[in-house]
This record gives sequence, structure tokens and C-alpha cells, in this order.
Amino acid sequence: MTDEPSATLDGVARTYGGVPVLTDVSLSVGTGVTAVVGPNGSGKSTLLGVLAGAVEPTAGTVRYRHGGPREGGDKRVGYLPQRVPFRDGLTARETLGFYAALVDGDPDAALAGVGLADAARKRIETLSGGMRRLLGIAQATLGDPAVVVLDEPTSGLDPEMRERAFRAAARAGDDAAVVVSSHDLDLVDAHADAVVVLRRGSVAAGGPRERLLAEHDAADVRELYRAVVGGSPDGPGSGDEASDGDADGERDAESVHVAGVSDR
Ligand SMILES: Nc1ncnc2c1ncn2[C@@H]1O[C@H](COP(=O)(O)OP(=O)(O)OP(=O)(O)O)[C@@H](O)[C@H]1O
Repeated sequence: MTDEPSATLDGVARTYGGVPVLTDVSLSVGTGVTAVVGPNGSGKSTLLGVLAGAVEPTAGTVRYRHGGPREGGDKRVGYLPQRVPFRDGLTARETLGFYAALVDGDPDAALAGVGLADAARKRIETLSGGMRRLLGIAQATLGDPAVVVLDEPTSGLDPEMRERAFRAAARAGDDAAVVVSSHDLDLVDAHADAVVVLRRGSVAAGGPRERLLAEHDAADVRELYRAVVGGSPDGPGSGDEASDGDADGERDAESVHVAGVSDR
């Protein structure tokens, strides 16, 4: 392992139709799991899209240690978008085989890695929502990527499947920089090495989880979130509007190195 970041964003901004969605985001991610949390609409998916090379920033730069998705790097960036259009009719193994052929990956190892080896012959349309998400995580980890970007891999899943999805993400984090957005603060608390709290498109707090908790005198990520954003992502005050005020602007645009490997 090394302290050198796997990916670094510097002054990244993104607007849609002139409306700012990300503003001056600077951060770096390294090996391990970095969780991106924040209210609905705070820019999590946009940030993950930028990291994955699927969304073009309107300002700023993204650098990858091993070369990025558009640079023909020696290690690609794996990406699980919020909605994955897997094709009905194919089995789980056939689906992964298709993606594996694109990146010279091992579909059986990827299936086993997310605990789906026994479901290899099941057709996509017979998989539960949770199994599809796990298959999506397997797809994103094919080909030994240096950076794995998972956009809300647990949304809509039951507690057991959520835990499995995060465990699979954490396993991938042994070798890669795994960046996962989530509203599930308890799982973030249990599995994330580093946390980025987004608020209105800016980094309100970010860094190794233990360090952030100590800095904000928080017992867990839920308390950290409350201290930085106000409310919780799944309760009253979860929206940006509801938490207007005290924290606004104070910590915006902080430049952070989020996945300190030495803090794992
Ligand atoms: N393609 C797009 N065109 C126009 N506006 C967009 C587009 N994508 C995102 N936005 C807007 O940008 C803002 C941030 O969206 P984003 O999906 O990044 O937030 P998020 O934190 O992931 O939200 P959620 O938690 O609800 O998934 C929202 O106001 C959204 O409506």
C-alpha cells in the first residue's frame, strides 16, 4: 500500500444550465472505502459521475494515479451508476461475461467476490433487487480497477442485502479506492475508512473517518452528519433547505485528503 492518492479532484465545478451543482471541490481518494454522504440534491451522484469519467466537470481537474477512464490508463475506473440496465434473458454469469470481455476480467471471481457464485445461472429477471445491486458491484470491480465508484449501491435494499453490498464494497477496498455514495449512515460508520460530507455541492467536511469524528466530537457518522449538515439523510431536516444557517459556508470548499491509508 502507498499513501499516494488513486484519484485527485482539484477545484472541480459542475453546472447544469448555469445552475451550480458542484462548487470548487478538491479532494483525493486512496485505497479503502470512502463514503460520500449528504442531503438529497447535494451533488453526490454528480461528484461520483465526475470521478467515474461519466460527467465532464465545467471547471477544475481530475487526475488518476494509474491513468483515467479517458486516458487509456493501465487500470480502468469501475462504475456502478444509480440505475443499471442489465439485459433480461441473460444469466448473471453471461452478463458478467459480457462486461468481463471488455476489460479482460474474470467473471467467476467477480461473482464469487460478491457472494453470487450460486446464482451464476439465474436469469437477470429472476434476481431480486439486492442481487442485481450485488451483480452491479461485481461488474464495477471487474478487470482489477484502481478506482471503483458505486452510486448508492444499497438504496431500496433490505437490511441483510445492504450489509452484503457494503461488505462487498469493503472487500474491493482492500486493493482499490472504493468511493460509495450512501444515505445509510450506520453502514458508512461500520465500513468506511474515510467520509466526505457534501452540502450544496461543496465539501462541508472530509477526511479519515476516525479523524473527522474526533474533530467534530462525534461518536459516530450519524452524529458527524448532524453536526455538519443538521438532521439526517432519512429524517426531518434531511434536505438542504431545512438545515440552512449555522454550518453554511464555514467549511465549504475545504481541500481534503480523504482516504488516509495509514488511518485504516
Ligand atoms: N443531468 C442533469 N441535468 C440537470 N440537472 C441535474 C442533472 N443531474 C443532476 N442535476 C441536478 O443537480 C443537483 C444535484 O444532483 P445529484 O443527483 O448529483 O445529487 P445527489 O446528492 O446525488 O442527490 P440524491 O441523494 O437525491 O441522489 C440536483 O438539483 C439535480 O436536480
